[in-house]
Amino acid sequence: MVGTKMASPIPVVVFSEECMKPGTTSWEKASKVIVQAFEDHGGFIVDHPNAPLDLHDSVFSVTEDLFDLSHETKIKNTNLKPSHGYIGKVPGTPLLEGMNIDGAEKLEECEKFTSLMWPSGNDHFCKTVHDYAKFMVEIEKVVFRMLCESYGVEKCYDPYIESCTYLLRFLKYKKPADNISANSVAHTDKSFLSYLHQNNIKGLEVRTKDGEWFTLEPSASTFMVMAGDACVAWSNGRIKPCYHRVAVREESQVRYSLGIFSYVLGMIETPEEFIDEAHPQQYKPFNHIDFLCYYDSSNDPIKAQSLIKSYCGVRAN
Ligand SMILES: O=C(O)CCC(=O)C(=O)O
Ligand SMILES: [Fe+2]
Repeated sequence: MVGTKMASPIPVVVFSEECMKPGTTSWEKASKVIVQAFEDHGGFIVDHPNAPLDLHDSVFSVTEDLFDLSHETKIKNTNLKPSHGYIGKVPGTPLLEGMNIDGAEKLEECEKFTSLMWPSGNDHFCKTVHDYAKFMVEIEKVVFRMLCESYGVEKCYDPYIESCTYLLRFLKYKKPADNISANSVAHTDKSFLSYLHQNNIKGLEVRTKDGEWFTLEPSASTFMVMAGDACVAWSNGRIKPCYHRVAVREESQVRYSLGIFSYVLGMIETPEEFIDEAHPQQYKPFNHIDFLCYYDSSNDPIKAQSLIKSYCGVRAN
């Protein structure tokens, strides 16, 4: 069976057990759909029938506990990297609040975060968020392996996985009131790949290759996988950045979402396999975190639409 559903404009790939095993027919078929979806829309939807539903329920339940903490506690979530700590009262989106665990794939980072938020301990929170991050990292390994195999750059797989770190972001969009919006500006992510999961309130909208905004239906077993600016540069522009926004239209509802963002610690370089006469090199090697800092300090009014070209693009003569 082909593990894909094509009714949605953004392809939905069913990550069955077989599909996640390299070398199987389902793996090959899913790889083709995924690569095409990245090249067309900058991403695709995973439907994971075997995703542990109790993990989904518990991670959203502990997310609510986290946002219920006092403001004084939440602002202890600090980080020198931009958008890696507490996010609140952002001009334009005053109803949006975010918290971040940098390196959530590592148990010690989850423990550090937990003890900052709950000095007397909260093992349930720590275990839940760490299990969730580990689960998403396994998905990332499948997705990136499929990309590497499809493009004939298997050599990139190990160095990437070894140098990657994952930011786990918790987001809360408070109930929109009258003329105050809970919505985010349309943007591309600065990550390499991003994984977005929403609770039962929809809001995430993705721009398709035809320029239409597509609203994702929330469900416990599905999430959106998106290419960030770093992946676009790595692939020499073969992969498109996923342009997306959040529009919470259901009044009187609070929306929670979770994002996992992969970041490379170090340099990102376009493999030579992506470069030839028809596809001259478009991006110079760049440091991923330096790019994030450049983005953060930029005053470019259209920076949300991607600054990777102005950061490390090769200029045409
Ligand atoms: O809340 C969402 O679904 C999307 C969040 C997002 O786009 C981001 O944090 O970059
Ligand atoms: Fe985003």
